[in-house]
Amino acid sequence: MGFVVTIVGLGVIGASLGLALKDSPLVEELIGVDPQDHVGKEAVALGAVRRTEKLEAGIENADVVFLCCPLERLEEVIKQAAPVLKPGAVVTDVGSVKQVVMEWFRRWLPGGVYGIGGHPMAGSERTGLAGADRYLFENAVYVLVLPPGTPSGPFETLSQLISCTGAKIITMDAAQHDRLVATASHLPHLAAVALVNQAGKAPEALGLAGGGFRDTTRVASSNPAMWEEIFMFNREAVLDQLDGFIGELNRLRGYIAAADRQRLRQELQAAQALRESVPRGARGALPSACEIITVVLDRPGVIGYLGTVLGEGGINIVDIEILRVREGDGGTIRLGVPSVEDGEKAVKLLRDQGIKAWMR
Ligand SMILES: NC(=O)C1=CN([C@@H]2O[C@H](COP(=O)(O)OP(=O)(O)OC[C@H]3O[C@@H](n4cnc5c(N)ncnc54)[C@H](O)[C@@H]3O)[C@@H](O)[C@H]2O)C=CC1
Ligand SMILES: O=C(O)C(=O)Cc1ccc(O)cc1
Repeated sequence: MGFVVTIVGLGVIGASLGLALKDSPLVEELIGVDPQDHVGKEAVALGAVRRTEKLEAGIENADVVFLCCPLERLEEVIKQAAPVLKPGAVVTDVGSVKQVVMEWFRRWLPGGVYGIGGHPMAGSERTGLAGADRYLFENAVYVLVLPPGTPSGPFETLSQLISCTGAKIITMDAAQHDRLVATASHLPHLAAVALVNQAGKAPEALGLAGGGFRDTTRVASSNPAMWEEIFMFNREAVLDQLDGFIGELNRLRGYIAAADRQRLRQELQAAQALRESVPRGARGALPSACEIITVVLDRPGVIGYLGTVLGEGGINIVDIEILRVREGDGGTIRLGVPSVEDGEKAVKLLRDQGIKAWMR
């Protein structure tokens, strides 16, 4: 017998979870809840959930409930769900901030119902069901926050389900989570917003924006409502990070104003070395696979062709990223493969086909 799983909120994250879980033998029933009727219908049509229900009917028999609504709605959903949940049920959320959610769980959930905080470190610039992706969590870090005294059973159940999505689970406490995401996710988002708005003061500059601008500002296209909530629910840690960042900018400004080339160069070199030490070839904090860079012609089907060449040679591509595209000319693609031996073999296979390739 598998678990009855209910997903509350069928947007990008909820529907992606549903798509990733739907074929798991661990899942006996997959129920969706969303206040927007059309969203529920579309989620069923997409196969993200098998049926939809109102909140109470949807969760009363659930073994595991994933709360995937906006943070702003979460406390009222927890309050409404609390009296209906069956003893032993596991309730988890996907919110980008954890201290406040753990406090809501503590305050509202009855004894015998286990509230475990969750945060998949993967997302999308898109909003709603249209952004759902069955592979969104593949290889992504998924943080779980366990209240003190949580028995192993609920944690095991939740971990088993999350593992079906291909995500890698790590646990930490809520305060540490909020500090770390302020650094790794929330501050970078603000920096992207500031960069775009600064460039917007000279719109003709946007016409010159190349890969660097796109790389550093991609996330500024994300859902403003969601990010506004995140900044409000993680104010303290975000302010702390902003202060540090403003300090960094001011220091750089000082070196440039004083034409202090030596100190400026030291800063640039320190950043280069640190950036290079961040594992690539994997999402988040996971170990790096071996990386290959290939330069290919800009023509339809070229990525499929790379896949075929390597696939026929028995090489599994575990990660792929388009680094640069020069329209009408060509593109640079990064491929992750499982080992150095695979990398050496892949480079040879590609070169045999006349494709430029090297290991990075
Ligand atoms: N989008 C992203 O990149 C990521 C988002 N998250 C977190 O996931 C949560 C959801 O984000 P998205 O899926 O992007 O949002 P979304 O806007 O795509 O979807 C939210 C869904 O929740 C539904 N909803 C609203 N009020 C509800 C209620 N009272 N009960 C049930 N459903 C309700 C909406 O109708 C909508 O379908 C947020 O808390 C966010 O912090 C976490 C990681 C990444
Ligand atoms: O698009 C990206 O790269 C993201 O970083 C998405 C994201 C947004 C919010 C989160 O809480 C976690 C991940």
